[in-house]
Amino acid sequence: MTPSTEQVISIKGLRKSFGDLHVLRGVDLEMTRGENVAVLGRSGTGKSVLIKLIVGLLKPDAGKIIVLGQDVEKLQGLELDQFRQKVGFSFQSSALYDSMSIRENLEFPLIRNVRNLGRADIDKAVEEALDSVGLSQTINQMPSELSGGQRKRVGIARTLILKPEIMLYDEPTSGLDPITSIEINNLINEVRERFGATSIIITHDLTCAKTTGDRVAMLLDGKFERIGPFDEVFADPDERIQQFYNYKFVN
Ligand SMILES: Nc1ncnc2c1ncn2[C@@H]1O[C@H](COP(=O)(O)OP(=O)(O)OP(=O)(O)O)[C@@H](O)[C@H]1O
Repeated sequence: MTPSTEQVISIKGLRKSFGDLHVLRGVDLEMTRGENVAVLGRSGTGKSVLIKLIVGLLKPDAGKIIVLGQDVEKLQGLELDQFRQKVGFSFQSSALYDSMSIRENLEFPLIRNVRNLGRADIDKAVEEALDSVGLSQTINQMPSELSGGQRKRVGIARTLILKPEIMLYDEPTSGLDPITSIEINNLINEVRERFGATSIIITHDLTCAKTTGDRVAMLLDGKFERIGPFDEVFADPDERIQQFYNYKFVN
């Protein structure tokens, strides 16, 4: 795929505090169409807060977030609804409704967001989305009958069903074994190839960051202190970065 120069996300000087807790202290990020950026940072550094700001679930204290040419802070009502269809958010917990079958879970965002869809259109969209995550056979099952990895895939399918231009993945591999994690990483890359999606992948998992991110962004002390290709970022001798890289080996 030819790299695009079209800018789809532009974040400048973003700041967000909760009382005395200064979580984001000047975040900058520019992303072009089709790019994947993995955001790394320790627990509580504000990664989920950043995602919530990008989709307009939180308001910034200062700074600008322009997504798909729109100033997110100014969106409201119908415009905000339409914007959220273009920006898919795949939650950490995969957030499936336990009382609904897989088919019903996938239909839900379609029925809620897209008007005038007939039964045949809905069935086709559900089948395509499940097929794109390799889980067609689970269509009539309940979430409780699926493994953690399968539930994550269904969560991703449910986000994909609206064909978003931007995908935000919040810890897509958390709680999964290494092999299943690799399958999810591959799926994230496939989503980019097949749908041309621009993605932010929030993760603690270095393998996930390395395999899915064209660039990784290290969130340290409320800023992206380093953004670049994985190997370049981790070649930095900064102790905080090396600590993160080596954390697996610390007893
Ligand atoms: N609505 C809120 N009100 C008050 N504090 C909040 C709110 N949302 C987040 N915070 C605080 O902001 C900080 C950053 O939270 P966030 O969930 O973004 O961390 P994170 O980097 O995603 O962590 P993890 O990797 O553990 O998921 C935390 O200290 C959290 O308690």
